[in-house]
Amino acid sequence: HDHVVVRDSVAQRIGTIRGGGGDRDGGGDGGDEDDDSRRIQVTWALHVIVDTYAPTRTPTSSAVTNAAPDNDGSMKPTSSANSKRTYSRRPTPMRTSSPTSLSMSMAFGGIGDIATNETVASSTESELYDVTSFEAIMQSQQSNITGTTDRIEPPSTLLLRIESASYSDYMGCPYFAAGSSPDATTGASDEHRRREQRNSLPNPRDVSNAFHADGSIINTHGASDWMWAFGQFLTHDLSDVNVTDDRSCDIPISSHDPYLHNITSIPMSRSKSRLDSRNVSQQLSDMTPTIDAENVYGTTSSRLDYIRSDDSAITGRLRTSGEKNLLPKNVMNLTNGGGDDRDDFFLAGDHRANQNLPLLATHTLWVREHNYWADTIGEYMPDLDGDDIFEVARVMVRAIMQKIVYDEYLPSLLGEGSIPEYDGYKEDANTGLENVVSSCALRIGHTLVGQYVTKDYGKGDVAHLSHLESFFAPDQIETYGLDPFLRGLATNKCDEIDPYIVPDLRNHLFLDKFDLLSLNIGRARDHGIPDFNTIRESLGYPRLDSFDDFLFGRELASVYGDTGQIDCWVGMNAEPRVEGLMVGPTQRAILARNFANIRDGDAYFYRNLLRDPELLRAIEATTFADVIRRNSDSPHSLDDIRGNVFFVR
Ligand code: HEM
Repeated sequence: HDHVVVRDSVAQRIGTIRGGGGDRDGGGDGGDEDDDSRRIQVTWALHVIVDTYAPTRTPTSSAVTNAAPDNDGSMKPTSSANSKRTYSRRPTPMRTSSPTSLSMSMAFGGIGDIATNETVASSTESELYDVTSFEAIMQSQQSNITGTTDRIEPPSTLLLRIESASYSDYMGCPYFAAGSSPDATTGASDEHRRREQRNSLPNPRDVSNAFHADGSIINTHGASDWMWAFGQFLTHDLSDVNVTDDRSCDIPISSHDPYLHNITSIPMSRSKSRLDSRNVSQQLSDMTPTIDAENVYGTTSSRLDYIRSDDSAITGRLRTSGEKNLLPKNVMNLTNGGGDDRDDFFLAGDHRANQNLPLLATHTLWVREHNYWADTIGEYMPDLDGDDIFEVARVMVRAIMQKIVYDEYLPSLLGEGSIPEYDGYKEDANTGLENVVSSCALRIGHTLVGQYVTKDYGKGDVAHLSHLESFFAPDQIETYGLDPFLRGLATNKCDEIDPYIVPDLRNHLFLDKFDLLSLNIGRARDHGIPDFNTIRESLGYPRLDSFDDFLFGRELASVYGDTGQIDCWVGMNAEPRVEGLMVGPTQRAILARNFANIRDGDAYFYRNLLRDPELLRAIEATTFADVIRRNSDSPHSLDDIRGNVFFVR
């Protein structure tokens, strides 16, 4: 009886959602029936994903395996009997002349067959949720979750400003060297004092030179290179601030510079921006500020069209190339870092993919992950067309990526509990990507990068590459495949968080022309980001008024006149750490605030979108190590990767 109630309420709900109501099994025109059938099959595909995937997991390998979402979305422990039950295999759907009714009774009836009375009650909720998630996925095809399918130009998203802007002239003119004089200021307010300080800011390259070192400090928390490599990949799903061609503000280099002798300035163009109603420049990003795998699928329809394989309308797959199952080559001359016309470079969703080998390997990994899901879904759901397979696979990729960010990456970087537990979608969340995050806090990765890139072939066979050998060097991946890079990122420790950046990035970046540390400082000033102490104070922490209050007080004092001048990026990385963590309180609070907001304000965050407990459980039991292991160059060749890849020990 319960089973019939479940099925009927689902049928009713489908009717309501579709604006019809009543007898969906028997009535309606053929078109509606086909539609329902397609929708139900996609729902079923999600169930099949769980069925095929869950039994391969070791139930004890993740704490969340034994937890189930409560109706309010919170997690609560379940008995082991229950978690076993959810791993039971269901019948594979069969083709039928009346697909709607059969699929429906199988999809929703199957549960009644194996559930106890007690679990049927919760199944009622769960089945209703199925339809909700299913509906959201189908809507995503129309209104398009990522906005990729019908977008011609990349999105132009304003970066969010929370702390007030601090430009030297309020109009977006950055200040780079003592001597150049921005607008005169009147009034003796705090703002006046702050501007006075900023008018005598040190040259970014001088600050950078105060933090020169030939070696680097290895991460004392045992963090692995994945801490930066995954972070950079994540960054490239969130932020892409382009520069204008016509407004340059190159950073002057002194003729006495100890390292850069052949150039007189570091090229830097102003970021694209727009004046707001108060005539303050606000910068723009070419990405949506949500974790939605734009780095895999791109931000425009033309890119996605090519990224999908020629047979994607049947298979739902993304395009790959060569026997090694790598990214496709950019034979269409689409926008690509390193040169649009370089058809030896790979093409990914994001144009920065070839910048370095760990990043390129990570992009390739996620395309394989998409195809893993597309193949799984296609195998079990031969009736689904490729577009549906593609959509469901994309939903899985997004969900797993979000899960890894919030359950593994951010807790590893910022400490457990830094970001509040998920409490459902919040319409009023401040969802933009914060300017201070894009131009400063998230660039934390620049200090994590170590001296070299590691190729680990396993069993102690390790080789190193300099970053100069790793920049725009896709041939390395073609020769060696992914395994040595993916393993090397997990077995090699990254650097400590401090204001130091390794020489390859500080003195030799891209043809010896750039200094990433100077660019971090210059970019934050370009964006009107206030000094470190102003940001720290805005979060409720007391100012650090003495250089001795910082971890690198001597170096800071050698270049800044006052602690009120310390640039955001430098200050955050020189701030004393939260006890037991690798980050200081300001960096932690800024990143936690923004990542909580972009999660809470994302209606498509997986825990809002997919409420089926079994599907959620499968996603939550997936670790980044699982993704790496199942997408290795050959079966089981990366099984030796440890469970938490963000730490070496
Ligand atoms: C070898 C490694 C890396 C290189 C060579 C590199 C290089 C660069 C360069 C050249 C820029 C533009 C600088 C500017 O003009 O403002 C940039 C921006 C940025 N980087 Fe990195 N980066 C690396 C790793 C990372 C990592 C590991 C992270 C984070 C974990 C990161 C986060 C960012 C962010 C957030 C931006 C601003 C992006 C935007 O909005 O356009 N980077 N990086």
